[in-house]
Amino acid sequence: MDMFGAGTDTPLQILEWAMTELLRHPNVMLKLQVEDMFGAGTDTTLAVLEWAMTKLLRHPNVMQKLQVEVRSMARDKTHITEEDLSGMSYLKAVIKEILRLHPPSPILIPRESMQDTKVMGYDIAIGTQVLVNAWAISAHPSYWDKPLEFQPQRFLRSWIDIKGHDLELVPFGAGKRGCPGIVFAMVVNELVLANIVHQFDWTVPGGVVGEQTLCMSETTGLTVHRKLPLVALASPYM
Ligand code: HEM
Repeated sequence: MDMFGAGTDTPLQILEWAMTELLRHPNVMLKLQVEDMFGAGTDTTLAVLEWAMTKLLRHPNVMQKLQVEVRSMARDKTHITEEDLSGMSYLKAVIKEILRLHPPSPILIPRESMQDTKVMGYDIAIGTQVLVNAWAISAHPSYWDKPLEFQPQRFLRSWIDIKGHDLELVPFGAGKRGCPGIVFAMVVNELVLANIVHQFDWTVPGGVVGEQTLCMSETTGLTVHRKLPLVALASPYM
């Protein structure tokens, strides 16, 4: 009992004092919030790009199709800018397919039910911690044809989007606590991927191609990365 009291009271007191001090020092609160935003925004974007390059190296036909689109839109420009992105529908489809198969946070941020409710026949009591498995939803055979296959073209003929309106695909969550960085994140993902596949041709050391090329083991954690670092060779295209 004593152990329980000591174990629960102390963190509560620390949190209480931390919040008190943060409310008394808005500059510190702001710094903390900015750092949080920085963390939420950089690690997730890195994961998307890492998985995107992995999949493209394992599927050279997709890489080639993407390079044809990006290079034809870029014409003789070295750098792709934000204005060039709107016509790149295959690029957008590739990124959506990556977010479907490798959502950076496969289990969304834990949330707490604010009232008694019922979801699909299950009673969820007020105060219940709820974990949404975004990966399980986006790889579910009831919603997706050949769900485990990397097929970016599925998004060329689908109305499903990643903005939280279509609950078959929620890599950014949904509702009022959904990711506020979604528009920024998508532009960064598209811009970086477009530029690296435009400016370089990519191979894996040893010249191996195909689905067995790269180890697909994952780390565990809030954001899921490749377990082994991605090593690829870049040859300048331009
Ligand atoms: C590919 C990139 C990103 C992915 C996949 C992603 C995904 C997510 C997810 C799943 C959540 C939780 C949503 C929920 O529980 O319903 C979240 C929350 C959040 N994200 Fe992102 N995010 C990304 C980029 C960014 C960027 C670029 C920023 C800021 C510039 C950002 C800032 C935040 C913040 C502040 C929250 C907490 C929102 C809240 O609790 O009200 N994220 N993000």
